[in-house]
Amino acid sequence: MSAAVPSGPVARGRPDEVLVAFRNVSKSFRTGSGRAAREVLAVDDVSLDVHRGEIFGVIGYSGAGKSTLVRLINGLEPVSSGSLTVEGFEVAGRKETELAPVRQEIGMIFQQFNLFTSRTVAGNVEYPLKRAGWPKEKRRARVAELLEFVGLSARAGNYPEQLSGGQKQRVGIARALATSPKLLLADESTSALDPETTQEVLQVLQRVNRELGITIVIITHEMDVVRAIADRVAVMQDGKVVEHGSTVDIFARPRTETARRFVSSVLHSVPDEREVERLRRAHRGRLVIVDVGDGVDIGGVLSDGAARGVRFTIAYGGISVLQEQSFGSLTFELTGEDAAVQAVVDELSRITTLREVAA
Ligand SMILES: Nc1ncnc2c1ncn2[C@@H]1O[C@H](COP(=O)(O)OP(=O)(O)OP(=O)(O)O)[C@@H](O)[C@H]1O
Repeated sequence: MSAAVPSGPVARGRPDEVLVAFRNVSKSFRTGSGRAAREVLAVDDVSLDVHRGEIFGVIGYSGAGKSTLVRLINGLEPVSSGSLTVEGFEVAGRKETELAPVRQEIGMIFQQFNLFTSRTVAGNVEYPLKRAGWPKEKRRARVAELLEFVGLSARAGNYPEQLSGGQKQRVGIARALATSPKLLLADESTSALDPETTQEVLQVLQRVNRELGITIVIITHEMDVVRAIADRVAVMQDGKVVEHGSTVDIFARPRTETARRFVSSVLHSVPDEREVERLRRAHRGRLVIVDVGDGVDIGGVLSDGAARGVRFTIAYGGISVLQEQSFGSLTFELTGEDAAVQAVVDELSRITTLREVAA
């Protein structure tokens, strides 16, 4: 767990107001030609809602289809099949020229910032306003307001190469917000940054969401980013959304192996294979891993067990708090008379999820 990220937000977003709706959306690419031609199914039958006002995370390993999924939203990639609406506007099947109204409502930031190196900071932020035909005075005032918001007023006349990575991304954010979009797409927006700078950018994104009310879809391969700012999250694997739900739920009860791996990458409360081997060598009794959380009375079960001669040792574990709920897991070694230990295992299995570490 990193101390360098802000604590998770209180879940927001309005489930009754769907901003982006995916319905059985697929996207395939044709690669190669002749005999080498093949289809890559980058997004495979995805159905998902993004609610107005929330920060929605999309997490997955490289090649899972995250970027493609998000690029479908603003029509950077056309949908192959299914329905995709933004504020009720059907994006699927539209020509480039028909996408202008939806693109106006969407800003985007990128891993490599994509700034114009030959323009100043102010010039970069001003660019979309020029394209949108804003008069000069209005543009100047808007640029000043945006640079103030991202804390870069003093850097207006600098060129991107004179800025740190975090500052460049803040320019990217200011530019993406210039024409007041309703939705901000952030594609690996912190992946090129060190942990401290990541925190700085995540805090700006949180303010974009909370103070300006802008919905954010953030793609990442880092669970720390999800933990820090996402209200809800979708886990992608091989083009599919294998799991989605509130960030708290995914952390507390990951259902797929992929989600479990992401959660354990930041929580470290469940022993991995090597740690299990070490635990087996160090403990002769029965080893069980139990999920803990608010309202799960593990202590009561262990006290009852103690009355019947069952001893327990905490061999591994960790408990974290996210959005005011505690969760995590503990690995116990249970020793005592077989039937009494079995009674404790049965009772723990009744009140929570229990996995046994094979002998
Ligand atoms: N323009 C394209 N042409 C052909 N194949 C593509 C194209 N864009 C993406 N793909 C393929 O689609 C799959 C999903 O790629 P995508 O970039 O969406 O994944 P990702 O989860 O964002 O990965 P990364 O984090 O590495 O960017 C990959 O197999 C990729 O090679």
